Amino acid sequence: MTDSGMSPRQGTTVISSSVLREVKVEEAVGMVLAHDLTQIVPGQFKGRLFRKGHVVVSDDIPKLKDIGKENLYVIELADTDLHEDEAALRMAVALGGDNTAYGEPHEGKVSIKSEITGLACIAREVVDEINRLGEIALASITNHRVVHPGDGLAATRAIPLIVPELKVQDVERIAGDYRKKYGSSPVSVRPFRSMKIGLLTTGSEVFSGRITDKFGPAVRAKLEALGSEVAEQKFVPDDRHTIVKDIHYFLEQGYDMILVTGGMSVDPDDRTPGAIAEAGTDIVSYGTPMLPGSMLLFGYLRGVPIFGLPGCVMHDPYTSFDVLLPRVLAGDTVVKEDIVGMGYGGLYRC
Ligand SMILES: Nc1nc2c(c(=O)[nH]1)N[C@H]1C(S)=C(S)[C@@H](COP(=O)(O)OP(=O)(O)OC[C@H]3O[C@@H](n4cnc5c(N)ncnc54)[C@H](O)[C@@H]3O)O[C@H]1N2
Ligand code: MOO
Repeated sequence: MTDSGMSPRQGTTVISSSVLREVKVEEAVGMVLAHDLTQIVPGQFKGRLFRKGHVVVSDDIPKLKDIGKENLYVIELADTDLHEDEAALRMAVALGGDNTAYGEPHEGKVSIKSEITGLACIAREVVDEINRLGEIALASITNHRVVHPGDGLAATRAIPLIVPELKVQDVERIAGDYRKKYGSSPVSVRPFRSMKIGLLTTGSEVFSGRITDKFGPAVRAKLEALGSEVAEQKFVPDDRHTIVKDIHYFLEQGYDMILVTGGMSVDPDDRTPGAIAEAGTDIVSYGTPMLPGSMLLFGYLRGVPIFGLPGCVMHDPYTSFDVLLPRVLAGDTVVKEDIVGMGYGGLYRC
């Protein structure tokens, strides 16, 4: 809190030059509430019982006593201060951007939500800088998550009931500087492109029909969930020359992305990484510090993103592929440092 002063008279607190006056509940009839009042009944209800600005009537008195209120605050706000709701709202307006919407202030909190299915872009440095300011708080989800309409991205909160406007101006400056530097807001969502994908399934046991293909359905489901599709699937045995030939065939078809499944590991029959390299791919990384999905390869072949997908993508709902695919669909160019950064927090299952 700013320089909270001593009470000039009983029941009155001066914050900067704002005044919070305490009034006994029984004497508050006709007065205007200074903030939302919350009721919590464990397991049944948590929410706003009275809204800021509500004019107290005599019927409210027992309800107020039920939630433990003997005294209420009435505010006389100084020009240099903001009420918690206005502070939280101004922060949300400053931070939100493309494809986001913000809700109504609620108990000094405003949520920023996604309006679309897409890639959440949350600037961690901005979140940290704002949380260093004190008296205000910003909680967000982590960067680069897949979000859907209505999913929460971040929420702003004023900690005390009255916040110096200077704090909120700091937030507006930090968000404005970020926007100038990067051309986007610190909290935004990027839509996915709808891509047509060439899927090359390796494995002599699948090619010969000894076993049924499980990669095709799994990969299709992951792509379709994000609005893209497999345009063509081909099957090849574990033969390097054939794999290279079909990668080039997919390139000629003009597909937006090429996926090669299986044969990514250490057996003599694992030909896929060598074939992807021989096809002329600039390999960003073979090996990804995440489990599951450590044997994944990612690169660009004449600008077309190409993945080598290891076995776990067939059966695991969340692998390194599920981290990198949304980045590619959102139009990001994936670089080595993106792969390096996946190790911290990247242990899910092994
Ligand atoms: N000594 C080591 N062993 C393994 C390592 C390692 O680094 N050192 N890595 C492990 C990881 S991680 C993975 S993932 C797996 C397998 O990776 P691969 O991509 O090489 O998978 P394959 O050997 O081609 O096949 C594994 C398994 O899955 C079946 N399969 C493959 N494709 C299909 C398909 N389209 N439909 C159905 N089933 C398929 C295949 O028949 C095998 O049974 O290696 C670990 N081991
Ligand atoms: O790369 Mo493996 O696919 O972790 O299980």
